[in-house]
Parts: sequence; structure tokens; C-alpha cells
Amino acid sequence: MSSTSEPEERVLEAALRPKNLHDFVGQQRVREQLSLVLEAARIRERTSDHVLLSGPPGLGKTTLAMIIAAEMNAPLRISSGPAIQHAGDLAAILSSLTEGEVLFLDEIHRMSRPAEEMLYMAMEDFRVDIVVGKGAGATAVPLELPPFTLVGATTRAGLLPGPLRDRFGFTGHLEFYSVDELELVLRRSAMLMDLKVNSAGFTEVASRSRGTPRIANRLLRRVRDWALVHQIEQIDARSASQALEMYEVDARGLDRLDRSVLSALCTKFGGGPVGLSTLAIAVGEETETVETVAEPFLVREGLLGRTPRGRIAMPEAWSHLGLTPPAGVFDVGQSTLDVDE
Ligand SMILES: Nc1ncnc2c1ncn2[C@@H]1O[C@H](COP(=O)(O)OP(=O)(O)OP(=O)(O)O)[C@@H](O)[C@H]1O
Ligand SMILES: [Mg+2]
Repeated sequence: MSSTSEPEERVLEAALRPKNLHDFVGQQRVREQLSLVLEAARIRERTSDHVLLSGPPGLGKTTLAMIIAAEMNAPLRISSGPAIQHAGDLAAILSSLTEGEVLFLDEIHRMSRPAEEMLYMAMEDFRVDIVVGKGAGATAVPLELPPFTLVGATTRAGLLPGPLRDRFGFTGHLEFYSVDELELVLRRSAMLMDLKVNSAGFTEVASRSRGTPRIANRLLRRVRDWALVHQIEQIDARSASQALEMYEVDARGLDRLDRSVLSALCTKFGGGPVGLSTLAIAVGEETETVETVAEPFLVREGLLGRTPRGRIAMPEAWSHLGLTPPAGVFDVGQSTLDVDE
């Protein structure tokens, strides 16, 4: 199951979004720090410092941006890095902001260079220079902006240039959620969906959700469908696991793609090392899909390793698939592992 969703799923996803910090589950440290930043801004009757939110997909960056605007009682403008290819695109957005408005820029690491430079000045001095004319006759016309709060989101904080990162007064890094936290997310969602699930049922869904609320909510919807068709009144661990088996989500949260990557790695390449693109071809997927959708989770779970010579299956991958590694595969120490990632 990929992290991008179908349009209908997006509507459902929006309905389950918590609207205030109180309903936002987990991420205790970020929540406390952010709450302090916002409270201080309210006391000073100023706009809040700019906020950068980083972390893997589906952990709540967009949700938090919306909550920031709501908590500041401010309007929210939404755009994204890929939508801002020219400095002019950004100038148009910035010059139409109203005082105190929250500007949310998703995927901020994908903004173009000239736009980025315009943003530096806007963030720091609430001012932009609009260039009028071309060549030698070009002049920069300064334009004052009303104070606003920029909320930037990125899945790749490491890709942000230093000068941009430094201009955020507060950076919140979102971590994967524990099973307990995901259970809380699910309890809230089940209530909103008017769905009866017992405690073991929540645990079952939560433990297959890869530490990600978006996935947890999506799996819950699949379990709901299954229960509806099978006329199950209250979902328990058994019905949840039966439902998810049917959607090919296993007990550890691996889906069909994850398992086919691991099984290709083990059965076709003797556990590796094998290059990413070769592996992607073997499972009939785009390299990027394997790299961004399957791999981060598999690495985090200790099932797949990245080495300078390619991808390798870790001991747990073999046992998870019920396979025995060929003799000698794990004789080389783990020192060859690229611990960077
Ligand atoms: N802390 C949370 N508590 C409850 N629900 C949450 C929480 N975080 C995320 N969710 C749920 O997960 C869904 C995905 O969250 P969100 O869209 O904010 O993720 P994101 O980090 O912006 O992802 P992406 O990087 O893909 O844009 C939301 O619809 C929301 O219902
Ligand atoms: Mg988002």
C-alpha cells in the first residue's frame, strides 16, 4: 500500500484529521514545543515564528500545519514547492497574504532556487524585491509584506539548504508512532466512523500500520469494509487479522510489494548484494517506488540492508519469509553495512 491515496481516500482522510493540538495523538515533544511557541506568540500578540515540520509521509505534517492556523485563529494558505517554479509564482502568493496569515508550503525542498532566495528575504524582513523589466534596465521594486507565519513541510530535511533551514524559528521532527499511539489514533477514527472494535482488534490493526497514522486509518477502513460484508458487529483481533490478510498486509505490516522485494532478493539474488535498479526490474516496479515506498520501512525493520555494493537481505528477512539462507551468507561481519541510512 503506497502512501499516496486515491481521491476518495483523501476525502475520508481529511475527515479524520484532528483539528486541534489536543486531539493530535503522540509526538509529545513536538506537540509541547509547538504549543509553547504558539502560546508565546498569542501572549505577545504577534505572529508565530516560522515553523519547519520534517518527517516521513503520513505522520501528520499537513495536519499540524492546519492545526497551527486553527490555534492561531488565522487563515491558512496552502501551496507546495513543486507548484512554485518561478520567483513570480511565490511573489504572487506572498503579496496577497493578509496580516497574520499562515502560509503552508508542502514539499518545500522542491522549490526552485530563485523562489527560495525570494523566500529568505520574505521570511526574515517581510519584504520581497519584485524585479521589473529585463537586462540592464531591470530594477528591483521593494514590496512590504504583512507579517505572516510560514509553515514548511518536508520529507527530506537533509535536502533543505542551510540558509533556508536557519530561517525557521522552530523545527519539529516527526517520529514514527508506537503501537500504543497508533491505537489511540485508531480509537478516535473508529469513533468518528461509528465502528465497533475491541481492544485486541485495535492492537492488531495498529501493529500492522508501520508506525504511520495514515496507514493505520487506511487499514481500519479496509477492516471496516470486510466487517460490513461479513456482517461482523464488533471487530476483534481475529477478524482484523483475517481482513488484513485478505488485503495482503501481513502481521508485521509488510504488503505485497515489500514481500516481493524481499523474496526476489532472497530467491533470485541469493540474498544480495544487488543493485537497486536490478532489484526493481526483478519485481516489475519503478526504481523510485522500491526506493521510496518499500525500502525505508524494510530498512527500519531490519529486514533489508544497504551496503556500498547493493541491497542485501538481513537474517530476519529470511526467517520472515520462512526461508533458510544459503550457508556462508552471513559469515562476513555486519561492518560492511552502510549505517548512514
Ligand atoms: N498525530 C495524529 N493524530 C491523529 N491522526 C493523525 C495524526 N497524524 C496524522 N494523522 C492522520 O493521518 C493522516 C495523514 O496525516 P498528514 O496528511 O498530516 O501527513 P503528512 O505528514 O502531511 O504526509 P505527507 O508527507 O504524505 O504529506 C491524516 O488524515 C490524519 O487523520
Ligand atoms: Mg502532507
